[in-house]
Amino acid sequence: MPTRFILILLNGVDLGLLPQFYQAAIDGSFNDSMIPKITILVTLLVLQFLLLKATYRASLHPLARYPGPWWAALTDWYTVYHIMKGDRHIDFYHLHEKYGDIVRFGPRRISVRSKNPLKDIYGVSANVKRSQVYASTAAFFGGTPHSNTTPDWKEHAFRRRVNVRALSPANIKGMEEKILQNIRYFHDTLVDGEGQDWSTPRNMSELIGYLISDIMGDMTFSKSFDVQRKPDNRDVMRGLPRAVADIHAVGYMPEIVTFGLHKIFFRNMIADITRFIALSASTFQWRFTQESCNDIFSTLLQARDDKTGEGFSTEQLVAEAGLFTVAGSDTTVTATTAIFFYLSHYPNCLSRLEQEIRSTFSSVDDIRIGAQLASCHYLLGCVEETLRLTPPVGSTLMREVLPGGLSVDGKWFSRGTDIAVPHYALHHDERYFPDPFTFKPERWLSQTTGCSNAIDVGVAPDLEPEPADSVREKSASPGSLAASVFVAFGVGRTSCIGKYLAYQEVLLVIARTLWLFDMRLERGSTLGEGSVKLGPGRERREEFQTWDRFVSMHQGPMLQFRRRELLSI
Ligand code: HEM
Repeated sequence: MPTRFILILLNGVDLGLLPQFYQAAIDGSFNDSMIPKITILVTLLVLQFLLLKATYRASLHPLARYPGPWWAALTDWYTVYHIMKGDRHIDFYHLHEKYGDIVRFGPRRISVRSKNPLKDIYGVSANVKRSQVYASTAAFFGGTPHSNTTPDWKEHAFRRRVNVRALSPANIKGMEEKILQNIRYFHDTLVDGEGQDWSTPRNMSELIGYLISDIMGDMTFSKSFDVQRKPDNRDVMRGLPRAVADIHAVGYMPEIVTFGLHKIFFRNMIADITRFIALSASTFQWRFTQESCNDIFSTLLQARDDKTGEGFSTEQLVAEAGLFTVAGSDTTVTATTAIFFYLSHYPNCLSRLEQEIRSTFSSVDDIRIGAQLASCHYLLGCVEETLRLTPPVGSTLMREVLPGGLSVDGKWFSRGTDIAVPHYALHHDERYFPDPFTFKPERWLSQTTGCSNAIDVGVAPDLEPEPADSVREKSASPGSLAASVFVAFGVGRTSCIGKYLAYQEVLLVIARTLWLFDMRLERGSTLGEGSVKLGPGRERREEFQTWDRFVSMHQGPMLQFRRRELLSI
């Protein structure tokens, strides 16, 4: 009603002004004294346009029937605000608790929290493309899209088939030493001196960040980024997640790029990206001059698509190798750090895990990728439970509905709707995970066998090259409702192809660390914990706090280590 009133008012004023200008233009009496009136008229017209747009979005738009915050229906600045605040994951949780399973969180954006839509939205035959939100990533990283940003599904399927080869279990096993050598150095940094006494506290977010960056450098290019050893190299790696976060925000406000305003408002992002691109360029230059390296790069260079016999062009190669470094780093860092957090906050789980590791292996050198490591079911349960509680990509993977529309869980969405499932909110839905905020690794273990009930981590069957243009749909383990809504790695045709590698890295780091060291939380330290002071949704002490900006940012926990008395074991 007030909107209608304002519209009538505006019309009354500008209708009076328009004929005046029209007449002046015809009889040539237009002069400078009319400029203030023109300014008023233009302002009124702009206001009128904005009001009409807001009215349409709030009440006439096809998505207006879905509930959600009123200002989110008007503008995507709602999302930008939450990206900047770093609480998108929590916001989706609250929105769904308040409004139900389908929520409108943008003028043309819908979030659906339940099991059924996964296949409808992310399945191979879903009538969707990647949302426009992804375009900003390609734009900032030199314009060449990689497989995670290309809007063309055919191109994506080709690149994915080639990429999958580089990350096959056999390849990863062949590169195991590259992972282990970095973990050994990481272990040297955990203690002071010989390590008999408790070390000074270590900020695990930082140390794990350095470790995973070095592993990814070594595995992708046979060249460690050397961030563990050389503090000077850390700035570039610290800047990368910041840049990814800003790029994500910019994806929701493309007009900023259109008008070039990002150069003013996102100067740090541009500096961070420039430094990362310079580092990548020098790494590529160096790598092109090397022969016979055993790394992801050489597999990508040689790999041919089974279907077409095609390989990557140099541009595609550079884009894909860059994607591996970015996609494989922050996500794995969050997962590994979060496990340290949960184990240090749940002492019973820690001691059960220590027992499992010590009864499975007789020396640290036995802890390697393979059947024995995959038989540590409680360890696998801890990894899965961590990824459930703290999915490193905590909010949404947006998809845009194509012409012809899309049916999701019995509801029809028309062309242009952006739609997604919110990871953190789904992982905390009580229908699937009773007592959702408590760390319970046993929820992933079969009641009868004690075996891991959940995710395909051991043999990674869905990582094999696909016979068709597609990747197999996520299939839940029989009887496991929890596994069927586990979305930490995405689902369907763009799901993570680095899942097997990520699991092996995490398992090796945790198992080897617990084999070698005692570990405890620094007394009095709260870094990484929730607290009422951090605001709504962040009050739980035992929940690892992340700031969700597509990937996650975090600090802590502060842990102390000392070497175990190995002889007494
Ligand atoms: C715990 C660790 C990880 C998590 C939680 C994770 C999560 C994800 C998610 C949610 C996606 C879907 C993105 C989308 O649809 O837009 C994805 C895609 C991808 N991830 Fe991971 N990831 C992890 C580790 C890795 C590692 C170690 C690598 C490899 C080095 C990797 C490489 C990729 C690639 C190449 C894609 C794009 C797949 C495609 O579009 O076909 N990820 N990841």
